[in-house]
Amino acid sequence: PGAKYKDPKQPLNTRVDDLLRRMTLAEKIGQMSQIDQENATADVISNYFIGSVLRGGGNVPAADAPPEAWVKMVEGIQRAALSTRLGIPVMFGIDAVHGHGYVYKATVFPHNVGLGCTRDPELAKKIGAAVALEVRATGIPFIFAPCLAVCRDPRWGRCYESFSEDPKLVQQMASIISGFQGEIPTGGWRGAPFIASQHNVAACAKHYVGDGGTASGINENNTVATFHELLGIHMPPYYNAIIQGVSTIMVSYSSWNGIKMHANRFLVTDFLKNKLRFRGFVISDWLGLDRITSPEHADYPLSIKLGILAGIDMVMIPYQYVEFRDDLMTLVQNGTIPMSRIDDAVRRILRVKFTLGLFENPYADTSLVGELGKQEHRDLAREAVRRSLVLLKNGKPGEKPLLPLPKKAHGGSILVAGSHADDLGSQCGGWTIKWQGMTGNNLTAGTTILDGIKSAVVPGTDVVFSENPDAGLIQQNRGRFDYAIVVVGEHPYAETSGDNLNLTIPAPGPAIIQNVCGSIKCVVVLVSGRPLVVEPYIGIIDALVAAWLPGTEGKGISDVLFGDYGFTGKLSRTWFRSVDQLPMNVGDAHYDPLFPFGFGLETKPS
Ligand SMILES: OC[C@@H]1[C@@H](O)[C@H](O)[C@@H](O)c2nc(CNc3ccccc3)cn21
Repeated sequence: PGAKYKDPKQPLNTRVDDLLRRMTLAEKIGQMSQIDQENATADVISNYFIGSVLRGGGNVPAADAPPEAWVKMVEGIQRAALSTRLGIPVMFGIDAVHGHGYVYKATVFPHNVGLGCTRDPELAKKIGAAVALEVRATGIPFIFAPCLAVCRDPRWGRCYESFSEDPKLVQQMASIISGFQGEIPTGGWRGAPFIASQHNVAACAKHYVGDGGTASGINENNTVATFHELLGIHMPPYYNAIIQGVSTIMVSYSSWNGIKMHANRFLVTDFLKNKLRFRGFVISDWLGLDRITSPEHADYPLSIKLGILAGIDMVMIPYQYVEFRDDLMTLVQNGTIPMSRIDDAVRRILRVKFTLGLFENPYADTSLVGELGKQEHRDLAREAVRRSLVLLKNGKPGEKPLLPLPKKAHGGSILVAGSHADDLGSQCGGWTIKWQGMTGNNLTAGTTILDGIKSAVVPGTDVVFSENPDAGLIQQNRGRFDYAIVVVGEHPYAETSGDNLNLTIPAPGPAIIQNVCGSIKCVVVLVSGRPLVVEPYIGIIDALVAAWLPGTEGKGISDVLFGDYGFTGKLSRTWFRSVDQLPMNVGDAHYDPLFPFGFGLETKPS
């Protein structure tokens, strides 16, 4: 009869143990190696027994590639892995952090800061399930999502990846995992990885732990906190992730009280694996081991020793796989790292691969290609956009509300102004097509906010778009416009490039607000990854909407501006008055926000 590990009727642990005992040290180290797709040739995959490949920086498989091209690329990598002696399938991972953002024509959902404003775990679950289908459409079974950061300082470049500053709200939205992986049956699986079907993917709760608590929001920096504060603020979402059977957990670049998380055995092994009984695998971040030392990669053998002994199971190397293999081989052979640690890592990795069904289904289900960017998913994203919007002001004191806007301008025209009214890339933000995101309208399929406005007004209503209207022109034509919609905000960024200490609205946003709102009744729609400085302008603004980073379905914004749906969103984050107050979070002793956590005006559908 065939080897037990190949028999799906065998119990999971029997398969894991049977396979593990057959493996050489080189094959075990291979399973612990994740490399970037750019260096994942068939020879490298098979000669180094690579266990996982990720899509990193490069343009893969080509610009504007259709799902079939992704399927073909992943298939080639898988075929190489299955050609090895033991035929252990490879696990391809990608950052589908707000939909399958890297893939041309995928549905791009609002980033997590906006989803947090819906406060709806069921919506999060539906989104997770839709994203899983779009990821599977490209033949990929593993995503580096959700980010469960509790962002405590909006100066952090990754704050938009965090559902909220409040751990309870992040815990609620962590239900997205049950969408990604499928709903875990009650009573089973204590802490073990769970994936329901081939329409689901292995998720990754990240970045463990305290990534959102660094000093001044400096990315990859130091989170100073007592163990009690760490457990009270940053740890709770991981309880929810583990209960849902999250398959993997990614370690944070950041440090806790000066100790690098990637070298923290107490938190990764003693607490996460032994106390919380997490039984999936722990993965490093990109060059995470290298960054244990400064400068990075200064002492790779030391980095590997500290990271692997801390409890990291899979290493996102992502290029120096030869050095990694050689150094780790030496560390095991000279007894620095016990084989029991290696076996624990490989057991966890194999447990996820067997649970994913990779041995039975190593290749894509090509019947799913139509799931990518499916209208049903776009409709779901549009609903999420509507419910993520937060109405912060609606009419000046003593004046009647400006929103919902009339769809017919009474003989006049409507002015739409601002850099973000007609910029699909900026409304999607980072992690879209490119790591850092892109500006402009030809990056993928979607509708801009301006598209939405034009389709919402009654035919014959004159919509005038001026990206950066001249003050004089406004003055001359002020009587012509019934009202103006000013759409300004941040341009796309990701990680450290988003770190920002002043949080002002990027130019020429403030000037556009002053020019337009000083003369015409205006609603300002802010497209940003976080609260920005608005207090200096709030007086001349008639209505103010926080739209966050809504993604490809821009009609979700016009749906609510024009009253097809009411505003229901509530702030997932405190809106500060001035950056001098930061960090300032709900529950703090000194709490003097412009708009408090949970704030949001409501309107009725018209
Ligand atoms: O993209 C893989 C990981 C991602 O899952 C982590 O959340 C994030 O911290 C992270 N940073 C990098 C480093 N920068 C980078 C991102 C994309 C392509 C190439 C390099 C890679 N990754």
